[in-house]
Amino acid sequence: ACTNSESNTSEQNEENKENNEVVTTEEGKTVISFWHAMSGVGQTSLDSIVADFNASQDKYEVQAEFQGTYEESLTKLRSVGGTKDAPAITQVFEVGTKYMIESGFVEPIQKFIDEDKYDISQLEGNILNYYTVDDELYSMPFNSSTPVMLYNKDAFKAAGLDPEKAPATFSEVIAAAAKLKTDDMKGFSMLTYGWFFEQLVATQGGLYVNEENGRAGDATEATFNGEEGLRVFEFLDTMNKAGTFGNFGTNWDDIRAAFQSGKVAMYMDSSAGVTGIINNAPFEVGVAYIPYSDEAERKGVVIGGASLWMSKGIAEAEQKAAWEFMKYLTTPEVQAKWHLETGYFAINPSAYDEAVVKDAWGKMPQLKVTVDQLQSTEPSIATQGALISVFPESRQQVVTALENLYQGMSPQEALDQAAEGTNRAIEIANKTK
Ligand SMILES: O=P(O)(O)OC[C@H](O)CO
Repeated sequence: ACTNSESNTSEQNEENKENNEVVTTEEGKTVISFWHAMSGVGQTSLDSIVADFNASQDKYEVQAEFQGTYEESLTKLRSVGGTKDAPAITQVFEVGTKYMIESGFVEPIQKFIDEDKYDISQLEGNILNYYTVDDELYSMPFNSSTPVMLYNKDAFKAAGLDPEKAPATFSEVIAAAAKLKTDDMKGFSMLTYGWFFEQLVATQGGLYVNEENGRAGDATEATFNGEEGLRVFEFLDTMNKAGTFGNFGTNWDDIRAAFQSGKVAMYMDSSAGVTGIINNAPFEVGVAYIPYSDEAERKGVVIGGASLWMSKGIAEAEQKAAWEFMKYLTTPEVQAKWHLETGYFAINPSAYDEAVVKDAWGKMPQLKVTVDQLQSTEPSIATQGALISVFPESRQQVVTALENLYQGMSPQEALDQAAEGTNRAIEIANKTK
């Protein structure tokens, strides 16, 4: 073992790792692992931020390690969490929040905020809301996104629609989709992924589960098969039956390729996909708020993306390194770079005042729409998002329900099956607690 200020040989480092002691570089920097699930532009941007952090000081060395998708990365963490093989920092998608809190292998970030008297109020309130449970912030927000609706402005013009005015309500989207449909192009599409369904329910003020969306206590029952969820399924069903809905499956790359190649005129994507799409589409891209039911008022969106979790039971020096890195990530300069390169929000809104952001928004005003939608969200139980330990399993249930719907099952039946499946998963999880 060696102290922070001394350097280790590689043999010593191997031994230290075995003994759960601090690993250092030849220069004596404390080395920590950071598991993440960023690929594509997200990974490129993250790697460069990590390199900048490592070069900016001489005490800590962060090693960023890609672990696959959010689901794959969480599965890997489940097998090493709480052991010496666990990374100091893990990026976990928002729906893993309750699981992580209950896992017993993380240290709440609130501890470091309090000890360091870190001014958390500088970060975006609507983002903190999601990760704050019982007045404690458990993880450090990092890559926050929400869904938006993207549309092909050229196709709008060709169909006689106003490209500067995106449809806002379900009935407006249904009508526009009918006008936009051609032999080669569908009107509207949505990735077969639970996240988009969750958002279309929440924007109407609908809750996903009982117990105040799982925030007042452990949820025992799904509520997403109520009237708000039904309206979403009916909205999709109407277009599917009219032949104006394009089903491009469960893969993000497929639906993005379909939009970019003119196979569909409107679709929902993550705000984190916006920059890449705008830069690559051979037509003008419009970005709009997600649609909402004609029978409800628009309440806004729920934070998506992921946050950073600190491991428990690792050396103090490693936690210190992880905390310093997390703070570095929240600075306006880093957040400005991250926002512009990826389309994720700046968790520190001061980043939006940076000259580079103002300049980029001038050239790509669509990026600002994503931020406006988040900042105009009304804080509520619905838009705070649900907490359930079995959320990833529930998402799978919703995927099956969407697939069944597109195959002709009735909206209510498809939804009820997903709710029952979710209830069973919740029951098992609550029993084994
Ligand atoms: O693709 P992202 O990072 O915007 O995340 C979307 C969802 O929130 C993941 O659960």
